[in-house]
Amino acid sequence: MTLDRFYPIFDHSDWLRRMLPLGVRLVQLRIKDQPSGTVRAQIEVSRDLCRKHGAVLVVNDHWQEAIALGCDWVHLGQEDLDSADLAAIRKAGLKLGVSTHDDDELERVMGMAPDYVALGPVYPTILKKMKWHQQGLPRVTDWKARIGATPLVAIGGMSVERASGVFGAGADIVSAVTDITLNADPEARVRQWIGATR
Ligand SMILES: Cc1ncc(COP(=O)(O)OP(=O)(O)O)c(N)n1
Ligand SMILES: Cc1nc(C(=O)O)sc1CCOP(=O)(O)O
Ligand SMILES: [Mg+2]
Repeated sequence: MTLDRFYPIFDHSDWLRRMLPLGVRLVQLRIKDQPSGTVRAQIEVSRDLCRKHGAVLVVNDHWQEAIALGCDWVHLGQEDLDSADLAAIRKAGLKLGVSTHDDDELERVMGMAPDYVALGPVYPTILKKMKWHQQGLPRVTDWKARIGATPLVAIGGMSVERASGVFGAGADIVSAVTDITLNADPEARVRQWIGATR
């Protein structure tokens, strides 16, 4: 299955309800600091919305809930991978996306046969504090050469205007958060993203 080249990330199913009808085909639910009941409910609603709209849902962090709720994809960062049961994830048939930021992290994840590799932050991000400031486009090219056929997701400070340069550098997929969620007209911005990436 080929993943869509536009990969927005949202922190609530209400965003998916708004954006999926516009044609989003790949989306991540990234919930932080919520009680377990809320997390489960949010995943369930998002799963059903994505099924209805024929979109791929990637559940960030909460791999046990993703398995229990019959989801298809999880995204795990390096710290998540320290405690995740990869065998259980694979046994349940879930696909796995992983975060990387440096050489050691890339070497670690390639041994896990991930279904995509994310590199970030390609540009500075305002979403969260990170040890890395910006990787830059040459790093995107280097990463793609090293991971070969595995899809490369570029994340961090992405915008519609930056997308073509990032694809040109070798990314297969571009992932964005605040370019959409902080936009004055998120629906219009998502339409621009879809126009720029299909
Ligand atoms: C597509 C994508 N890339 C990177 C991340 C970051 O994952 P992680 O390092 O685990 O950090 P949190 O998002 O969990 O704060 C991601 N979620 N998605
Ligand atoms: C969640 C996340 N992970 C990153 C990484 O580099 O692993 S950067 C990032 C935030 C992306 O948000 P925005 O598009 O608003 O910059
Ligand atoms: Mg994580």
